[in-house]
Amino acid sequence: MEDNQDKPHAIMVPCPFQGHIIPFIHLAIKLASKGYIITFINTEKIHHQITKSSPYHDPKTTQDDIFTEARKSGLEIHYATISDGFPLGFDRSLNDDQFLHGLAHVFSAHVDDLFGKIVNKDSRISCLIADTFFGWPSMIAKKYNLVNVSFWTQPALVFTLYYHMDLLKINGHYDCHDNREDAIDYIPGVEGIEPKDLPSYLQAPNTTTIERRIVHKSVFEDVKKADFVICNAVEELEPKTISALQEKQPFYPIGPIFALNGFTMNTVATSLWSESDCTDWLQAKPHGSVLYVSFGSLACCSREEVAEIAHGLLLSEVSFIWVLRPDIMGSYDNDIFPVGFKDEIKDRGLVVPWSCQISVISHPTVGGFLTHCGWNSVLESIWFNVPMLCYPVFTDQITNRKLVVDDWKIGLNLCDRKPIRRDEIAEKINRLMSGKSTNDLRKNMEQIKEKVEHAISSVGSSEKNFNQFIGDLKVRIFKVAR
Ligand SMILES: O=c1ccn([C@@H]2O[C@H](COP(=O)(O)OP(=O)(O)O[C@H]3O[C@H](CO)[C@@H](O)[C@H](O)[C@H]3O)[C@@H](O)[C@H]2O)c(=O)[nH]1
Repeated sequence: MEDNQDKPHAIMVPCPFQGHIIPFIHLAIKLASKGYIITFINTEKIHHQITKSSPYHDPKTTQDDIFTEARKSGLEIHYATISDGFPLGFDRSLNDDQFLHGLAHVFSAHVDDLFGKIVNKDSRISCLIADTFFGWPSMIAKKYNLVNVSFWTQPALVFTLYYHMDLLKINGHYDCHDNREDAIDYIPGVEGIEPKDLPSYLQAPNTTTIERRIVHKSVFEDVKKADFVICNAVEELEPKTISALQEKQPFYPIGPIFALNGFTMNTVATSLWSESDCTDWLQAKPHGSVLYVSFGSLACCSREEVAEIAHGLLLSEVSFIWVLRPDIMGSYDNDIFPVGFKDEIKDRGLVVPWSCQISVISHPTVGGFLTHCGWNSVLESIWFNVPMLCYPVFTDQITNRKLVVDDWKIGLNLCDRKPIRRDEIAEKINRLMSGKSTNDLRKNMEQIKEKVEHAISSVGSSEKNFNQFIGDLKVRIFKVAR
């Protein structure tokens, strides 16, 4: 039997955002169930927010952390917290530029400090699994003699576009002010992509974009120094892109990494906000009749967009659950809906600040998802066979839309022209929820789902890639330790 001394021990550090923490937690559980010892690091703010929102957390027991129950079932997952450089009361959502600046330039000093305490105390720690969005992993891995694994939480297509920023630059598609429309056909493994489908940070700049583009540039210089890259993507869905990346670096598509069994969902808290229970409301609706509307944890909409969507939902006459975060407009504004909206929707619509998305979209009464195309939402929608109406806002969401609508044909665009208009929204909602379009989308969805299901089966590509990754990692750890 494997002695505890021989077990590989990895430290995992996710970016402190909901869409990154969720796949990191599922990856930690998966690695621990394959015999890894994990030390999982959350920022103090994230720890505070998750435990405050969690129905599992007992505020009387201060020793509790999100993995307490997982440990009881035999998984060896330790937990530590770290400052992100800002006080707990600082509003990271409303001051996102300042927060991102701090993360890019100050956070690494806190990481260094913590690693100094943890790694120097436990010589068995041999590996770092950090979010690709950090710019410091190669420096920390070198300093503490750790194998450097980068975890990418978006599709391979988005990874390769950032990875090849130099090619975009040479060809004039990077920082491009002149609204080029010619297809980008020189990225290895990418057949052709229009400039409008690049992640927002690679498109023509506004002031916020410039800073974020610089961050992405340094991040992608750093990831080239990683020993391994693992990605929450599926080989069969992006085969050419992935095999071209594998020629550059050890790159393992192991997705989708999410709660497929009740274990993680019921024992490990992952939500940053309290989840409203929508089950009773859903229960009373006919099969496939409800549209779920959510823009994830970061995307913001203007007052006009919220108003048009509200009117579009009214006009569509479809039942809906709308997750509307209190900070959705980039401020906390109580007066968010058009006059009379709540009276008019009555029991036809349910508006909540946050939900358990997996429980909602897996419910048989849900028949469509109006989504911002966050990558986790796309994967979850595929898994539960829910066709999408796509309204990408920023970052990878723009490119994810192309995969969903143009390549896989499992979703529709919400509006083909901006700004969005209520009558067009209502028409698209009806097209998604009933009629010929929905049958075509569902047929395509079944084929995509089949590929994903096979990928994570015991003989599928994601499972094989995962096992290959942990085998290669062990060899590397052994080499580094000698
Ligand atoms: O009411 C809700 C809304 C969302 N979720 C969950 O929260 C996650 C949201 O992730 P995602 O759909 O990827 O959206 P974001 O939170 O916006 O994720 C960020 O991180 C993703 C991964 O890097 C990127 O793809 C996105 O563009 C980026 O905004 C998903 O697992 C959802 O199931 C809930 O549980 N309840």
